Amino acid sequence: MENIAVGNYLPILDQQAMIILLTSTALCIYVFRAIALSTSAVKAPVVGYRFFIEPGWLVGLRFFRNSVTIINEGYRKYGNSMFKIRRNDGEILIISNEHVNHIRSLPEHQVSGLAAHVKNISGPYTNTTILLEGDLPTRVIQQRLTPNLALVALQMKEELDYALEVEVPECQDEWVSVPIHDILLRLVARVSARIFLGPVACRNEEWLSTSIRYTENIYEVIITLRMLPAYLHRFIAPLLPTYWRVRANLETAKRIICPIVRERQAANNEKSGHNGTGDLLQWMMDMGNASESSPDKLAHRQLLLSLAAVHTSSMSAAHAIYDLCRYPEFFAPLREELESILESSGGWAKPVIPKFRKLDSFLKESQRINPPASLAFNRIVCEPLQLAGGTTLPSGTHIAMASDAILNDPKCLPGGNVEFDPFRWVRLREDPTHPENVHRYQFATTDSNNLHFGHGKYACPGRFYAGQQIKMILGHLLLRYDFKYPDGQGRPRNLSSDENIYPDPAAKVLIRRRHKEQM
Ligand code: HEM
Repeated sequence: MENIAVGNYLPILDQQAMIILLTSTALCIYVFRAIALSTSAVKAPVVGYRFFIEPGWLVGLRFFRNSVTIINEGYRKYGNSMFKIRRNDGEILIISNEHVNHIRSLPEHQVSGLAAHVKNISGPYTNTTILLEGDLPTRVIQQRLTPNLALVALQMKEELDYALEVEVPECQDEWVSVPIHDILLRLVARVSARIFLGPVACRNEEWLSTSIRYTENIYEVIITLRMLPAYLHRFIAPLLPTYWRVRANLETAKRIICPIVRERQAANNEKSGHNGTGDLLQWMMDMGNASESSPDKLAHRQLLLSLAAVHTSSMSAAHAIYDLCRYPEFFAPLREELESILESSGGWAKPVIPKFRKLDSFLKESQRINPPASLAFNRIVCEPLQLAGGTTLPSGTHIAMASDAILNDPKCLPGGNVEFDPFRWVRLREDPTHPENVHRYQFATTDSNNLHFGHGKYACPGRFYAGQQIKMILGHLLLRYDFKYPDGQGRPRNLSSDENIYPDPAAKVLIRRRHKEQM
């Protein structure tokens, strides 16, 4: 089996030399660039000229404040109005979340989330502009996957049982040190592959490794390019090894997925019409129009779904485990909830996951403290947009909201206490004086303060599936294993690059099989 270095986002040796070269070039150009960028149609204070990568491997740049700090400070100073930050690929206008309810329902042709997403992932250089061609995955997730989550749970459980046997090392009666982030990544990739591609292809090791590596390769391209002004990207991108690896990943995906699509097309009505119990590939074949459902495009879409789904979910799960080891007093209440609900429901066979309210609350709080990014609700204004208060944003403006700072602002947080309080959300949901809260404040619920999945019509369509998957994986892990940090080790610091935030992929935790009967 190929050894997947999933933990290493950046330190790939053949890229180190390239990065050092690019860094020195970037530093020379940087001063001139900052001056050149000083024009803009919207007047607002600029709080950061450049986001810098923070992890320790770029020692020379560590004295710069990282972008997460810059954005959060900007919010504290100008959060009620607006401020700007400047990346080398352009300026982002951070606007108050009081505008979210106005903007969230505007159509894509007026204010585009996809265009912002493609910009953020350096679309032309990561071969991802196909995202602008239509929203087939979103339609399929909303109309087929989410309504069928209870049915899909059984398939997830089956694959997870297998994945746990394969991915978690033997640790009966002894503590074993494991890179839990990598294990979670493999578990999520396996379970996702089962739901996205079906029971046969999901065990294909080449697909699993491609679906993981693709995201890592894409982010290496993005991070490297963002060290340079946008006008250099077209010249530098083809020099990057990861630029070519992204393309190789796509070729691999086509080699694996196109024959499956053709085979299913040939079998035609036999295998289609899965309705409730199909896989995402089949649903995309059923729902896609002629231009969306060519085998090549479906293969590309599957890879992009992995980009949207695999690392995002495994990072959430890794943060939750790191937080649990930091606050071990919460293992017991979470396990009690899992055990009592599973016992009264007769195991995982029934749709039990929505009943795990404490686990849901823990995940939401863990995400509040360790969000996927310090910015959310990225949009590109495509037609001039007048905001309440009178400011008009011209076409082309990239806007976003300071999602991390907002959820750490006592004014925006119910109760106002910003300390880690994992059961705050379940208390709110079960408050008898506010029965309307029962469906609010869930992991997958968004509102104008909870923006880590976006909000409104174009919020992450996969968030309900993500919540189910993460809870199922964590539920199994908590019931089967004990976790702790090695003596003298605390919670690993999060890493950041530009606005993105990651759990430390290299951190180890100790695990040991529990003696209690597993469910
Ligand atoms: C914890 C895990 C996840 C997080 C934090 C997350 C976050 C996000 C965010 C912030 C957006 C942009 C929303 C906006 O435009 O305002 C998004 C879009 C999207 N997400 Fe998720 N997501 C997660 C898991 C998933 C999963 C599991 C799937 C698939 C089943 C998925 C599929 C998508 C899709 C299709 C989009 C639309 C844009 C695109 O095609 O990439 N996401 N997600």
